[in-house]
Amino acid sequence: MIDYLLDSGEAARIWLGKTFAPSPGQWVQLERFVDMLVAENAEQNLIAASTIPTMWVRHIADSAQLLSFDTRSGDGLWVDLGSGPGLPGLVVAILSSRPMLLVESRKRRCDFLRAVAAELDLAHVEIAEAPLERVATRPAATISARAFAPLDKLLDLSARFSTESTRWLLPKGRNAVKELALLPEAWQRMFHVEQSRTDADSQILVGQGRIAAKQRGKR
Ligand SMILES: C[S@@+](CC[C@H](N)C(=O)[O-])C[C@H]1O[C@@H](n2cnc3c(N)ncnc32)[C@H](O)[C@@H]1O
Repeated sequence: MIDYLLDSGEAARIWLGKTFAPSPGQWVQLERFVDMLVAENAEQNLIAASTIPTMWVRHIADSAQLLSFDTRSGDGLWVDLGSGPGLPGLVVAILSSRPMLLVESRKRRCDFLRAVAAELDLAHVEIAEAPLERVATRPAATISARAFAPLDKLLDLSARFSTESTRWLLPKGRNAVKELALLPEAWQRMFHVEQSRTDADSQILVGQGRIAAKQRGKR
């Protein structure tokens, strides 16, 4: 057992408190987001119903831990690919004032994202309702993607948003190392592997830099 694994809702809340010192208003926003997510999950399939009892570990802390790998403040754009119900994007947007672009192709999911952003007054959140392939290129300070696409496809699709200072935060479950090993070496060197705090078998690929199309295939 990893000693820092968050194994209960209470442990998750204590860790969130210690790590991000959320204001009372931010705690209210997190609680409200959880309530809205549970309610909306009865209308559309956003998260596995089996994960609702462990929501604070499986979804809230699991999303928030990404922010602990990029604590930069300021106005650098954070782009969350395939945001679904806002995981990790909306959790990060509650805990940080960084401008956040949520990219999600499905209209009903975007309706939910817009409803949460309006209800929680998250003015720094922008929602791109489109396939990523059709979203206008903008330099991203941070790119996150949870359960979005296989690593090589994810990097191919999002390379044009990256710059030398882009931080990549890619939770990849138990296949992180395997997926990384399949990349061209130049891309592999940009990443290291971090252990997830929410699942002993899951890892997060943390990277830095620009993915250049010309690196593809170079070994
Ligand atoms: C498995 S879900 C994961 C959602 C969320 N990140 C999470 O961890 O719960 C993948 C999401 O990516 C969206 N998606 C898939 N391909 C996409 C694309 N090319 N552009 C934008 N969104 C896409 C899907 O609609 C879906 O909501």
